[in-house]
Amino acid sequence: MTISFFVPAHITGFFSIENNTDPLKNGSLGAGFLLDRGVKTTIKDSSEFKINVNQGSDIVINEVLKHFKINAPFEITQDIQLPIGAGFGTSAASALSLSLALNEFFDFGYSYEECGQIAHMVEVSLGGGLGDVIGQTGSGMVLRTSPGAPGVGRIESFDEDLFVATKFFGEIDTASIIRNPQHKKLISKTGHECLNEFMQDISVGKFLELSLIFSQNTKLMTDEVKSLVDYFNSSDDILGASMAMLGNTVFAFAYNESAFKNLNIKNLDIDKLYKKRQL
Ligand SMILES: Nc1ncnc2c1ncn2[C@@H]1O[C@H](COP(=O)(O)OP(=O)(O)O)[C@@H](O)[C@H]1O
Ligand SMILES: CC(C)(COP(=O)(O)O)[C@@H](O)C(=O)O
Repeated sequence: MTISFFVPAHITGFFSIENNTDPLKNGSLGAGFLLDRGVKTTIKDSSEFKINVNQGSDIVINEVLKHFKINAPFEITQDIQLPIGAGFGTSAASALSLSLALNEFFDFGYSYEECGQIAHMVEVSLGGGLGDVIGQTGSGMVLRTSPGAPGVGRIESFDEDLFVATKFFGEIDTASIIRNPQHKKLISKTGHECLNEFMQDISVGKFLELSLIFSQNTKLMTDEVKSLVDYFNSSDDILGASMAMLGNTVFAFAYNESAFKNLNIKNLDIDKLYKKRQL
């Protein structure tokens, strides 16, 4: 038997850190969006236990496995379709796709939300993220209105037909930012301001405008990210651009793919905004 689960990448535009001693309530508020690429985890029968990952280590996988009691040997294959540590929420997508796949393969009988809660606990314990797992249960542009794991926090999804360009310059260690008191204070103050403004006008244009304000006011934007963001924002065909939280990565939105191709930027990846299929 072979079971595969795909979970989309989640990029945050702005957020506030909402820590709680209960890991299921520990999380973030904010807004982001999902991409058509993500992480696909496949599980199949095998005579010995095997892990194949196309990048990174088995740290996320081992943390997820601690939550499941499995005696039989099996093989895990993870296809991580975007760079790790670059603000694409790959650690959350790895954890969630693996939880869902293990649940189905071994017939544990957990609900979708319970699998999400396992992935969320793995994320917060490793410091890989706060709101990516719940965001990844949504569709299109995702607003987080109450912090925590799936079934505990709350999100709202907005489907949009958009193209997203991303350019990756390098990693940012998420844990070192979200566990640093100075960063936490500034991120949460700015994140709450952005969220309050967004609630008055929930739109793609406002999301892009506030994401840029957030990345400037939190001083998280590096020089190379800033110059590409400025270049994108100088084009009339681009709806807006900002930095992917938390990575050394630029994202930009457009209604047409040609808007990006005309700019001739090297190593630009182009995705569509992810739409959840109706079951
Ligand atoms: N399979 C994996 N998937 C995701 N992250 C991994 C994996 N293996 C190792 N890691 C580590 O987990 C951390 C992910 O960092 P994080 O900043 O949360 O990335 P992302 O923005 O992609 O979620 C990095 O330290 C990375 O080295
Ligand atoms: C921004 C971040 C805290 C981290 O995101 P990433 O680096 O992609 O894991 C995210 O989880 C969020 O809560 O908004």
